[in-house]
Formats: sequence, structure tokens, C-alpha cells
Amino acid sequence: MPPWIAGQARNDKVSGFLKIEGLAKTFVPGKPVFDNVSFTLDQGEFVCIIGHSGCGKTTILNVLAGLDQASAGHVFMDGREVVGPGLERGVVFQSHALMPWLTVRKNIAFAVESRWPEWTRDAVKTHVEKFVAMVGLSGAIDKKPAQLSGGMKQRVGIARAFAIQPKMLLLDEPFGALDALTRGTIQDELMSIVRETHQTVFMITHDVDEAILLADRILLMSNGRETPSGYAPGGIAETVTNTLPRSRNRAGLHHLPGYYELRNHIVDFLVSRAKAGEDH
Ligand SMILES: Nc1ncnc2c1ncn2[C@@H]1O[C@H](COP(=O)(O)OP(=O)(O)OP(=O)(O)O)[C@@H](O)[C@H]1O
Repeated sequence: MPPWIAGQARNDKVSGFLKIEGLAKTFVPGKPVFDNVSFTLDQGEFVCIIGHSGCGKTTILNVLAGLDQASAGHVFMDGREVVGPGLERGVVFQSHALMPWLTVRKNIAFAVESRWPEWTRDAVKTHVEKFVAMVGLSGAIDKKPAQLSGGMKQRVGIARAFAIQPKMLLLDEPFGALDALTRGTIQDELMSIVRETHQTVFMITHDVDEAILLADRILLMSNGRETPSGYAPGGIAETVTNTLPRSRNRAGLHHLPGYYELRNHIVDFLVSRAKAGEDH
């Protein structure tokens, strides 16, 4: 067995900063989208989840965010059960959820003031400007969302989530709308920020290279499907531990020993196993 395969996620020991225990979600009775999803994240760990459309990635992320309820199972963060949204969890959605009547500055300041109500106006201003600069939007800081492109709005959403420095970042394809150059810059920023702050990150991506660059572990998720013996729900089929050096960067990724093996393993899963379900 290759060194990066850590075994079935459902056998992981249930300890750590974020614990997901026996999660299931059912919309159509008798045909849960996924069931028995259990995994843990340690503090400071970066975990990506990869799987085909419809397997339930966003549903899991929404449950972790406290925005949706599972049909079964529990989520614990720092020992407390997650029952609703909270400022200790920052979420970046595929669709940037900005307040259209507020400027970029005020959208982010609103979140920062909620997080640190005791801060002076100057402290908030400096903090907001730092994170707007990080996503390259200083020139648009006093514009409203309607005046920005889709990618720019997405960057505001990213800046807002990063600015409140939540213990846990939940990212649903946060870079999907960005051009390759901006995407690369923000990936680098994200990596250096979370390593510095020891934030824990759970991220959905469809981009195998992005997962290999950013993640310490990659969860491979299979789709629910009909089989000769009946319906089989989706779930976490496998947990892949990224054994490439943590100091990796985008430019050097392809040259690292083990990179192609790791990449091929994930692509093979997506191509031949994610829907066929030998592992689930
Ligand atoms: N409110 C709902 N009512 C009925 N079915 C739903 C509802 N929300 C999601 N689903 C179904 O649940 C499944 C999982 O959806 P989810 O959005 O979590 O998938 P995903 O893996 O994130 O997909 P994508 O990669 O396309 O974003 C899909 O088949 C979807 O059609």
C-alpha cells in the first residue's frame, strides 16, 4: 500500500479539534446522499475534500458551518456541539454573500466589528485595509459589490472570512471564480496565513493540484449510487495523507518526488472509483 494512504476515514479515531461523527443526510427517504461520515481535524490542519458533483460536499460543509442540519450524526468543535453558525467558524461560499448596499470596506468592517466590538475605529480601519490589500483590492475598497466583477466579489468574501481570523475556515471552492494568476497569489497567501495563525481549514475543491498544494490530508468522497444489491449511499471512501514537504510551493510542486504518484492516485479515484464504489 502506498505510504500516503491512511486507511478508511470511517475507522479514524474520533479525537481532535473538529470531530464529525456518523453524519448522514437524506432528502429522499431510503436514499441518503451520504451516511456514516466520520472524520476529525486537528487544530492547524488543512483538509481538502474532493468528489464528484452531487456527492454531498457542500452539504457537509454547511453542517460544519451550522447552516444546515444533518439527518443523523454530530459535529463537535473544541468539545462543543455545533448547533448553529458562529464567529469562530468563517465561511467562504462559491457565491460571495456580500451585503450589496455596503462598500467593500464596510462589508469587511461589519464582520470585524462584530468579532471585536471593543476595537477602536482606527484599529478596525487598519485591519480591514490589511486584508483588502492581501486580496489585491485596495483600489476598490470604497466600491459597492455591484461595481465589482465576480472574481473581485469572491476576493472580498475571502478577505472578510480571513479578517475575522476564525479558529476554523470553511471554504467552498473559494477560488473557483478567479483567474489563474489571482488564484495562485491567494492560494499562497492563504497557505502562509493559516500556517502563521494555526487556523484549521476545511476546503472543498475540484482541483487536484490545489488540494495537493494546500492540504495536509485529502478526503476522497464517493457518490451515492444504485448497485445490484440496492442503493449504496455516498461517503468518505478514503483519506489520503499528503506526504510532500510542507514547505512546498506552486512552482516546485511538479518536481517533488512522489507528486505524480499522489496526483495519479487521486485522479484514478475520481475516474474509476468515486462512482463505482469499490471502497464504500
Ligand atoms: N434542499 C435540497 N433538496 C433536495 N436535494 C438536495 C437539496 N440540497 C442538496 N440536494 C441534493 O443533495 C446532493 C448533494 O448536494 P451538494 O450540494 O452537497 O453536493 P456537492 O458534492 O457539493 O456538489 P457540487 O460539487 O456540484 O457543488 C445532490 O444530489 C443534491 O441534488
